[in-house]
Amino acid sequence: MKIIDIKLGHISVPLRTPFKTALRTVNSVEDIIVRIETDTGNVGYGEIPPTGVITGDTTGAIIGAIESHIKKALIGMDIENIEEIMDKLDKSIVGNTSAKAGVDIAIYDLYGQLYNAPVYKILGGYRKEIITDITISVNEPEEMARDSIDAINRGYRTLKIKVGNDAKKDIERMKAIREAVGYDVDLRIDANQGWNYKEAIYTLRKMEDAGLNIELVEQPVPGHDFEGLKMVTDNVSIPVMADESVFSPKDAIKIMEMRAADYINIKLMKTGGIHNALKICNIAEVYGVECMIGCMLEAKVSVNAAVHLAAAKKIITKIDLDGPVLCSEDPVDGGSVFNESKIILNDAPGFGIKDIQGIKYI
Ligand SMILES: C[C@H](N)C(=O)N[C@H](CCC(=O)O)C(=O)O
Ligand SMILES: [Mg+2]
Repeated sequence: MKIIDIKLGHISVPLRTPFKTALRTVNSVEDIIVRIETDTGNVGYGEIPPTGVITGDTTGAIIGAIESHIKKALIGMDIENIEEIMDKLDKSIVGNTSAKAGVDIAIYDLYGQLYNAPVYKILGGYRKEIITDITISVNEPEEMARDSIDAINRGYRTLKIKVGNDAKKDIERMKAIREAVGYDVDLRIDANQGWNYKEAIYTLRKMEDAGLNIELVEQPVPGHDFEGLKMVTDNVSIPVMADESVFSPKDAIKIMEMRAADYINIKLMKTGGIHNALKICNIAEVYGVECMIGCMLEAKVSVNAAVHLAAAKKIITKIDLDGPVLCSEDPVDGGSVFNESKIILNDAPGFGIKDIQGIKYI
């Protein structure tokens, strides 16, 4: 099964409500679709969100990386040589993890088709069903409390609350939400790098003192500030998760060696796809550090690939794969079934994506 072409397209999917974090506000998913064609007629799909504020990857840069570098490196290669393909993909251009992830996902889709097996079974096949949290955007405390109740009415039992744009108000936000939802619901928070380490320690201790029972805090300080992250981890009881601090397997080793965080959030767009995400899973197993699998604002093609990884790996114990349920429609035929918090895998070969509506080829 040889790669004969890599085509790129664009999809646009409106969100149910604006998605707001300490870093950005977004109204729709505007992603690049990767379609890899082979000499056997098999097609593999990938998807790439341009999340410039986190990965540095813009739409133009993603297209340029694939058209001018990745395509040249991979055309003609045989899918059965996946190790060599991933080596060439890594070396085709520095950085550009999102472009690499979209191509990596399409390659794994084809790899599963080649061996007529779903990818999650090839990678480990640990479970067939996973439960995701849902994100509550950062807004005024009362609005966030209302959004949290709505999420619970939709069946979610774990909420990921966005904070980080105003430390004092963040405490009010969490008080309003906890008061509204009670104590049967798990609340995790994500500051998206919005605090410095002193603000983080102050704010998180206030939340502890108020008995808010926070499950974990994601990326309280800037991604590059490993020492600050460790200061927070050492000085609060709420467990700390590294997100923007960990892109590569090397980052993961550094964070784990330093004991700078309690958990790692793996996202395919940061790692450059499944092949590097698997390395982080292996490192995490060695260090005994549980992982979350997360996503950017993505539709079902790439999130479905993350679902397969989550289903394959025991070390992934926390799921934040809510991209598709934040969207107002699903352009994807096939793949896992997203029934609000419950995500059920199917056993179609590869990632099981049959078709994607509304692709505008570039
Ligand atoms: C969508 C997901 N639940 C999430 O919150 N991901 C963010 C980054 C998303 C983005 O800005 O596209 C995160 O975990 O930081
Ligand atoms: Mg995060």
